[in-house]
Amino acid sequence: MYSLPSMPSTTSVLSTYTAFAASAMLVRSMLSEVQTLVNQFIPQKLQEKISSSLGRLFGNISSQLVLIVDEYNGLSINEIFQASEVYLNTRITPSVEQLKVSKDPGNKSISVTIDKGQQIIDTFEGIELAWQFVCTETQQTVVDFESWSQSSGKKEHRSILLSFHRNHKEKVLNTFLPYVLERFKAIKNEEKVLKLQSLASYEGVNLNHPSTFDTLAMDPGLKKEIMDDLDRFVRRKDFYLKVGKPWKRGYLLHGPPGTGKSSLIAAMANYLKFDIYDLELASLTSNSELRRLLASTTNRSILVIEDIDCSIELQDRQNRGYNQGESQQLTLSGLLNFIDGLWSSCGDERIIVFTTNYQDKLDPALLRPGRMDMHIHMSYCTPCGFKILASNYLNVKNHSLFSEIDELIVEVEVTPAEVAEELMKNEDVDIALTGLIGFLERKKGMKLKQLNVEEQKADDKQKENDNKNESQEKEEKWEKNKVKRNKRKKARRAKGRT
Ligand SMILES: Nc1ncnc2c1ncn2[C@@H]1O[C@H](COP(=O)(O)OP(=O)(O)OP(=O)(O)O)[C@@H](O)[C@H]1O
Ligand SMILES: [Mg+2]
Repeated sequence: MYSLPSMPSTTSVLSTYTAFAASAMLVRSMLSEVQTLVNQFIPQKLQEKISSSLGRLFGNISSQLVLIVDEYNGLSINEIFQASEVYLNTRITPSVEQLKVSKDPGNKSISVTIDKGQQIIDTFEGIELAWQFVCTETQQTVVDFESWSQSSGKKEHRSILLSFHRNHKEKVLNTFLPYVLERFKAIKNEEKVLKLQSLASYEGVNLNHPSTFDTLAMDPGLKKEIMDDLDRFVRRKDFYLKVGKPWKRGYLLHGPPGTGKSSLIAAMANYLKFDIYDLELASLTSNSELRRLLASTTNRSILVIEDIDCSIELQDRQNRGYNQGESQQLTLSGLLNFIDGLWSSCGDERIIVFTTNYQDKLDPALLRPGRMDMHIHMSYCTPCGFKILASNYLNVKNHSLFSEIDELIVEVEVTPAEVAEELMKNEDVDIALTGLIGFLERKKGMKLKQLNVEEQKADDKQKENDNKNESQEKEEKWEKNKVKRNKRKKARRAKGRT
């Protein structure tokens, strides 16, 4: 699929600007005619007074500069638009006539935003600034190259116009806009609702995953190591710049299903207040599409590629190289090139996370040192993990049944997901914990049974081998004796002849 926008977004905004500039020119030419009349009929002193009043009246129109802030810069999101949009919602004045209100299911508060066409007058260090939301719709044609069919729909182009006296150009560009970007960062940090974006569809939903490092059942040492690593990463902007490394970090999470890999990603996003982009490799068709999607992601975000072992044919790399042009199929090599190349060079403060259930199935190219900064093993539930789950689910820190559970938990392979499910079955602490003990004992019983079956199988195999060896030995002996027997026979025959 490829989108052919019938008109670029800037065109519509530019036409708005052109109309604006045309009216400014008209006012200017009117001003000059008035000036000529004044010169002809009015005395010098009075002329100066009128001229300065007219200048005051019209001066701020003719000397205005308009900055056009489009939502997209080519395929990438324009961060100044993003920041301005969020910043403007904090600058809503009583003069605004139309506002949009909404509430997401996962968000407790109502969000109030400015509607298209609305203007906001703002001031910054004595400078008067006028913001305006501009929204235009264009017809867009979508061509599906597989079926060679065309469909069309409307696409919305959003822009923000910022106008102010042209004398303040330097200050607005060098001080005010960086201030807006800073405000945006601060507001986002305060926000509780993060975005979970599916990169296959471009549609974002609020990340409403309550998982945090507090609720995660995992080894406390490893948990601390990850949190320290994240803290170090976000604080070391200057360090990355100094050593010439892209400000990025990669994590590979591996472990059996239900051990908390996805929960850990949500905890990381909640901890850093980063958005999540969930990239579904299975739905991609080419490296160029992957490039397009990656370009649409924003800073301070986590790019997640789950189940990397299932997503693409990993052993396919030698056959289909990355450098075969734009239209070739998606390959692991293409993906890795993005990690090292394009992705590294686009944006800052980004994290990439791969998850897999089978670390040993992965291509060594993905596992080699330096490719992913940290390999995190999510293990089966430990006594320590169980205590965290018991505290989360039953609000109990200690209990007489804990020691029995601890003993059982080290004997069987049980995932935190399974333990959590058992603990959720009853609100009564005793009943829930007894239920868990029953579950663990059944697992242990099954494990012993499995061990017995395996032992029996091993015994049978040994016996089979012993029997085989025995008959083989007999055969070999018979063969050996056969040679001797034949010699004896020959000797007897020779004796008989003489
Ligand atoms: N370590 C954990 N700490 C707390 N809860 C957990 C943990 N692991 C699993 N859970 C619980 O089990 C559910 C499933 O876990 P999760 O989806 O994070 O596992 P996963 O490792 O990503 O599994 P998969 O490999 O199938 O994707 C979670 O929603 C959570 O309730
Ligand atoms: Mg998962």
